[in-house]
Amino acid sequence: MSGRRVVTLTANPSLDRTLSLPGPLLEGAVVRLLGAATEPGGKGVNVARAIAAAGGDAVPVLPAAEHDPIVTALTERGLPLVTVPVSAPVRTNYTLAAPDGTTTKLNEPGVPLDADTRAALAQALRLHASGSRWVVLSGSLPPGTPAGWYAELVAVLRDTGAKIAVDTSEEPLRALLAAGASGAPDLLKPNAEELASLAGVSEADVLGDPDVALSAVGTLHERGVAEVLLTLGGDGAVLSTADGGLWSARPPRITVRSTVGAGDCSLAGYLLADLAGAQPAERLRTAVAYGAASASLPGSAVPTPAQVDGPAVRVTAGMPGSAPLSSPPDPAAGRVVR
Ligand SMILES: O=P(O)(O)OC[C@@]1(O)O[C@H](CO)[C@@H](O)[C@@H]1O
Repeated sequence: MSGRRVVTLTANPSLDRTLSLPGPLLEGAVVRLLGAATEPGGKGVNVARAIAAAGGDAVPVLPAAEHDPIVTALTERGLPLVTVPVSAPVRTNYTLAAPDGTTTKLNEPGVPLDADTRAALAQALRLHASGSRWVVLSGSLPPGTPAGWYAELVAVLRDTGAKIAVDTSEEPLRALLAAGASGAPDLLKPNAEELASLAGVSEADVLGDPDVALSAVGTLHERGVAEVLLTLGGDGAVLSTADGGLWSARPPRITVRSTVGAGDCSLAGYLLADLAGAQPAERLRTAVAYGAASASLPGSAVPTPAQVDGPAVRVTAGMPGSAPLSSPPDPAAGRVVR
């Protein structure tokens, strides 16, 4: 593994159109919006944008049509993107943003990728992964894409030397874990709902019972995942490493404006800290600080480092609400790490 570059794949990118509602959403009503704004999105695109905003070296790889508006939007933001041609332009995903910070997402299915396009994306990823520190495979797969594609990509990228992070949900996530060691990424970033669905338990159990969450995370390690960054929304995040390390972090109090992209920014924060050589507790702190900063911004905006408050994040060894591990690898175990 070498370099400081992060390559992201967004197989299903989007233009994120944020519609600002004047009040709670009333189904069936005519709603006069307070405003609307569009930003380039999709999970891997957001990770790359946040890393680039911190001065990092990020290369987003994505399918895009000729004159695709997402290419214009990303080029305007100075991102050195790599595109593979597809016949239809990027989907539009809508966020209905209520004044209290509640967001309702309406995501279009996206542009199908045929076998040739998938092969070209894999080739582009391999090319750029060599010499990079991380490859991030993020978001949903467009209609018709085999659910096991991420697992295939992990296997295809393994000998490039880059570490591999995956953030996805539903069938692609289940297929990734079902593929066994060959599909296991170095870092997986589930949220509570995704972890619950993998473990066959309820989200409430994952959130309410640290033992349930721990055991679910443990099954991911058993399947070969080296690090699990479990994001818990307003409750922060947990980092678990296959060698027995376990930390949890709580975010500072913020006024939530939009949670869209907060998980992507958490992942970006984690990677930025890793690139800077940070230890696990610090990587977790930066992840949670980036997620909180993102949630305090409107729409799918990504924070700049000046908007990220690392010292305000409280990091402790162990799970929230449980005793710390009996033999923690971190000398700071059991204390607040500030
Ligand atoms: O439909 P997917 O691929 O699951 O998610 C896409 C999306 O909701 O994720 C990002 C936020 O994480 C947004 O930029 C984008 O609209």
